[in-house]
Amino acid sequence: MDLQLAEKKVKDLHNLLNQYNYEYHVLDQPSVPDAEYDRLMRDLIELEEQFPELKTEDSPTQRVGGEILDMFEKVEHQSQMLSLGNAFSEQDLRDFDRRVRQGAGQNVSYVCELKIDGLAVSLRYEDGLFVLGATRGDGSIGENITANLKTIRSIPLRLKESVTMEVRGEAFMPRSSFEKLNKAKEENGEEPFANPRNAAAGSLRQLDPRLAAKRNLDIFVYGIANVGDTGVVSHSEGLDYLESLGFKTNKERKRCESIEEVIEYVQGWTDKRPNLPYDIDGIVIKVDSLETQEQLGTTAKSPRWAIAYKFPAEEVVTTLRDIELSV
Ligand SMILES: CC(C)(C)c1nc(N2CCN(c3ncccn3)CC2)c2cc(C(N)=O)c(N)nc2n1
Repeated sequence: MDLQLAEKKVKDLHNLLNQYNYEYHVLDQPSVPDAEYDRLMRDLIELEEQFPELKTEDSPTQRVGGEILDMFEKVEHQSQMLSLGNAFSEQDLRDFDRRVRQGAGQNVSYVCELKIDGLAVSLRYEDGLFVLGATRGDGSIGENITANLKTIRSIPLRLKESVTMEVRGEAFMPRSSFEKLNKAKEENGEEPFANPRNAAAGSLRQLDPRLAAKRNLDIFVYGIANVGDTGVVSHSEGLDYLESLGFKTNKERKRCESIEEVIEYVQGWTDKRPNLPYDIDGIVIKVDSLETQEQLGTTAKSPRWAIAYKFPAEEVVTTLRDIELSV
């Protein structure tokens, strides 16, 4: 086969493998059996071995890097990753709503999002290419964990448009993966992780990307750092835009026209939490209009236009029998 034909075949394989990966890991609706995906992947690996000049860093074969790092570099976020103020009761939510409406001088709409209990990360794309992934760190300086984040299949290595942007999201470990991992750890006499958040953090802190790749991590993106550059006018439109680029967002989000609707949403999810395949520790409530977000601004640490409602910590009901058994 000559180079020109090989180039065309490589391009076709990239497109097919990226589409199938998107259907499986982002839409959760695969259109071909795994065997077909694996066959195409083997074809691409072979072509890249035959024509090394055709192996690019955004190739589907490059998700799991080879080299083991000896440490993580520090990286500065383009814009600070803010914290979130907390609400612990309905009254706290009504107080938040009153402050927001006073600051805005009008009624506002909100977007409610499940607060995924993982760890916040930042993903930088240049001309559509995933170039840098970092932990939140202290909000300004994080750690470069690009190699580990590339192993998360729902993170696109190349976007559907060649845009330059910084995206924020929560990386997490699904509960089923957490249980499987802890079972394996216990069988090896290793200390199990206390919860999926620690397991996700521990996995993203692996210096060998091949270990991170085995931990079946996932991500939901929840914001665009430089959202002003994109032309969207609301947070919900921003999330739709991220979906159109190929990102995975959490589909349980809901636009609420009033704090009453927000309170209903929060109450609804308080009981439904155990049915989710991942842990959540609350609900994040955000003013939808970007103009109003701008008007309300931020304190030194967190936005005035968002708040995190935290679920009461699950009281662990220890029956007398458990105590007897534990002594
Ligand atoms: C962009 C804003 C600030 C509004 C924002 N900030 C968030 N977080 C900040 C505090 N974070 C944090 N993490 C560690 C230490 C201190 N703060 C963890 C992320 C969000 C987290 C989630 C989620 N988990 O599902 C979400 N759907 N939306 C968020 N939105």
